[in-house]
Amino acid sequence: VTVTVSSTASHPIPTTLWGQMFEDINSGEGGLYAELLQNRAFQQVTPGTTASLNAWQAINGAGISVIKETTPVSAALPNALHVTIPSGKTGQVGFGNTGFAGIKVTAGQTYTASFYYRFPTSSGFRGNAIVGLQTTSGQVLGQTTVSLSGAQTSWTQITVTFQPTTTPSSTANRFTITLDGTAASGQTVLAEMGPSFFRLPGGNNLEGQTTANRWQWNATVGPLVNRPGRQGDWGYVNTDGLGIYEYLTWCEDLNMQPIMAVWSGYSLGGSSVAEAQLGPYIQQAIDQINFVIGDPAKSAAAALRSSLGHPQPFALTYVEVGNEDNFGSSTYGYRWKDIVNALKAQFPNLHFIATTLVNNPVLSPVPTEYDVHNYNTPTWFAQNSFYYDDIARNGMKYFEGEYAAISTNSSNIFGAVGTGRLSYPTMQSAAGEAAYMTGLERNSDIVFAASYAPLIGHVTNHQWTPNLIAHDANGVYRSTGYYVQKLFSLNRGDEYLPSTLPSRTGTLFWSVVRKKSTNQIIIKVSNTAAASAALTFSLPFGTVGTSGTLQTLTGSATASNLPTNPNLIVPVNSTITTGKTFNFNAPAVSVSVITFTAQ
Ligand SMILES: [NH3+][C@H]1C[C@H](O)[C@@H](O)[C@@H]1CO
Repeated sequence: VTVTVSSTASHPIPTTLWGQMFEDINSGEGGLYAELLQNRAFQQVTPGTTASLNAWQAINGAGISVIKETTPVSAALPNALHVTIPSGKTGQVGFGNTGFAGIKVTAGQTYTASFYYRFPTSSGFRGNAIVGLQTTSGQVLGQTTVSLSGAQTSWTQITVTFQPTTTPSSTANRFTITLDGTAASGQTVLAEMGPSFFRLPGGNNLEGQTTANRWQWNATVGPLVNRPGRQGDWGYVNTDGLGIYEYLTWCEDLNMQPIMAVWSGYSLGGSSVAEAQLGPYIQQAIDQINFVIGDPAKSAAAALRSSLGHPQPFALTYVEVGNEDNFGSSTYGYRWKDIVNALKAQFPNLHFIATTLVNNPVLSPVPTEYDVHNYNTPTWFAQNSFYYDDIARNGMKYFEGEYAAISTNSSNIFGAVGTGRLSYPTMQSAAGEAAYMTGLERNSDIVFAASYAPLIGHVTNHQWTPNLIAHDANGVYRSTGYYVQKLFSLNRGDEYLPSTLPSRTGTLFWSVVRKKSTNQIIIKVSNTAAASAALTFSLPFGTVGTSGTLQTLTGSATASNLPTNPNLIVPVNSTITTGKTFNFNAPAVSVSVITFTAQ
């Protein structure tokens, strides 16, 4: 096929085009959130149940149980671990935590441990607790001692640091606190992608199964001891140690702008807050936004931000109202109207993104942006790369907030692995997504942002596959889909150059952009076919570089990068002969980026 490129740009490409969507689906807890211990504060568990001791285990015969404390360490943390050292015990006795399916231990790194303790009744015990990391078979990797006093009947916090001297080959390790059995017997002792935006905090995990279980920004800030946590939407307790302030400073550190959601009055159990009862939830949304951008002199929420060390507002342009409210579209009409009218009055410069189907229902005020989600087969993405070409240019802008090729079974997209659902992205799913992304780039006059979802998932402990990045205690595993996202994100242009359009029903797709600051032309090509494809590029520029760089991601269509072989399919860099007219042969099932100068 011959691709003739125009020298006149059709439109500028928004700097926000490629970004990341985040929600905690075993991606914060045990993932981005640096806490190594699972169930660290027995939050949201029922004392006395097996689940309440999730990840905790007794060592050498100690008696451990989770109790509802009579004098809790804080209102937010009502539960405590009750530890009894049976009489007559010798050797180290206590309890351990096995982390999130393991703990990676590296010699020489400094580990910080912190816990509160108290004795329920005063005792003459004076002794050392040994705090450290061991293999689950008991080999000590690193530890330190701290003295405990039986006279301490009110909660007191202990913080220690230590450096393991051994790096074990396995992550089957645990954090331990033990006492000398002889001294303590009979005592009871109560504890990187260049994304331009970051969507938070979800996704379903914003919504709650009920109004009471929704994500609430104010429950996720301040000292950990004051964060109650919540029953998340993915089957486990969120400690909320990774909270709104951590998300916002993360965005600042990575130079990403947040696309932040406020709760919209609908929960996944199907309940909607009645219009007459929306007031307090709207106020909570106003406070949430003030926490992010408000004036500390005028808003308590902004003053809270300032007190945490960030007096200046964070960058914020987009606020999403809910998530996938197409599931609650019968009540979104009034929920959107009342929430957006109130928020727009307080924050006239913000953009509010609607989350129902586009214009269904018709909303007032008319949204300026919609969040569109697409989960489908690799073929669907290739065959719908013109999804936005046919959409009216009427001022509406679109956020492709969640997209991923998740199954090869078009009649059961969300089915289980084994019925076509992918456990990990494949080369075929990545090429399909790349085809679709050339369409997002071509239509970036109305698509201002796009993000694959979900971003991260745990290798074994997951509720959704595939994920862009897999992780476990041993590390992170970059998928084929990750490399496509990275290839597009790191090879952005600032304007789109129209060219011969790919066939809508074909298997070969491309986009051409120009990076004005470096006079570079960047051509992205996705070949979703099982055979290589020949392209000839014809360029209208006076001078065109005779040599360019070629980055190619290719591999067997059904192959994935697995934790056991994480680098099976990675981008390969080479040079390519370019010029006013040049040829390129796109390998079967491949995604390529060709970069060269022209002016
Ligand atoms: N069900 C998907 C849609 C929802 O918004 C996300 O939380 C889920 C995984 O990305």
